[in-house]
Amino acid sequence: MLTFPNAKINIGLYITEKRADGFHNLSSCFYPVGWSDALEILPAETLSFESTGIDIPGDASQNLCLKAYHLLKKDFPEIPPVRIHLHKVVPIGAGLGGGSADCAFTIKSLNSLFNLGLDDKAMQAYASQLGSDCAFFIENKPKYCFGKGDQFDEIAVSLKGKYIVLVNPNIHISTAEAYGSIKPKPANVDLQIALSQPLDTWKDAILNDFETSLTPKYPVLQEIKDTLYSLGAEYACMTGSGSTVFGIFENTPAIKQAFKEYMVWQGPLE
Ligand SMILES: C[C@@](CO)(OP(=O)(O)O)[C@H](O)COP(=O)(O)OP(=O)(O)OC[C@H]1O[C@@H](n2ccc(N)nc2=O)[C@H](O)[C@@H]1O
Ligand SMILES: Nc1ncnc2c1ncn2[C@@H]1O[C@H](COP(=O)(O)OP(=O)(O)O)[C@@H](O)[C@H]1O
Repeated sequence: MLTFPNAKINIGLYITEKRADGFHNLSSCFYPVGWSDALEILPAETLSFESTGIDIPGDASQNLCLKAYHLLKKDFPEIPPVRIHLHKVVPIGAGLGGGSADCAFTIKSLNSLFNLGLDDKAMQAYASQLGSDCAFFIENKPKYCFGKGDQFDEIAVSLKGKYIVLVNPNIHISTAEAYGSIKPKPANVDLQIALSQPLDTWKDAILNDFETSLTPKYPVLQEIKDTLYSLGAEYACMTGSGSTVFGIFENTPAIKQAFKEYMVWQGPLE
């Protein structure tokens, strides 16, 4: 089975408090975008994992695809060995949730391939054991997210017909490190209300707390954001714990010369 695990962006990200378990509660809108990996899972004689494309740091045995396989195999011993081939395209440590998407799509593929009968709720419960962002990619639809990022509400926001540009300045920011350098505080805006307002009101109203804390150390984040606005973005912001910055446009912008030295993806929003 071949699937294309896609990235997400955070539109607004408020880190509101530190929890007793060491994690943080947040308030955010998670929105799927088209930048995707390719993931093939086939029944095989023995279990194997290989990846091509962008190098994934760390040991292959720690890959979230394999972790997802082993987690399901514990409860469903009838799952046979599989061959997993991940072609990695989405930048890593980039605030795009690429590893989390691979994890969720592995769970969904195994569920379909081997008729495990898991509904979305059950798959979300497995996914959230492997990472705070993973459960979102089971439904993979725009959501208001809270808790650790693993609880969801419907949200009245649609960017269908708009156009997104994602710019990654090749800086790897560790999620744990980013959380470590932030001071949680209650959000000074009701994100669900702010997102229901017209797009041209978002610029000054909807923020990412990580952008505020990381920009002094990485001024390039502000430079990219300014360039996106100068190219006509209606809204621009860093996603997740960085380092990717996105711009939302009414129409396809001419960006070719602007970000020559960076990894860039652009396409329509669904
Ligand atoms: C910041 C966000 C926002 O969407 O996105 P990314 O930048 O990773 O894409 C997420 O909260 C990232 O979620 P995820 O990448 O799944 O994190 P996990 O693997 O669960 O945790 C990595 C580390 O981040 C910290 N962490 C993560 C989530 C959370 N709600 N509170 C935390 O404090 C913890 O130190 C944890 O050890
Ligand atoms: N399939 C995978 N793709 C990317 N990273 C993975 C994967 N499996 C495990 N990881 C680990 O997860 C970390 C970052 O995950 P990723 O989701 O790409 O970044 P972010 O949390 O910034 O969105 C990396 O340090 C990497 O070692």
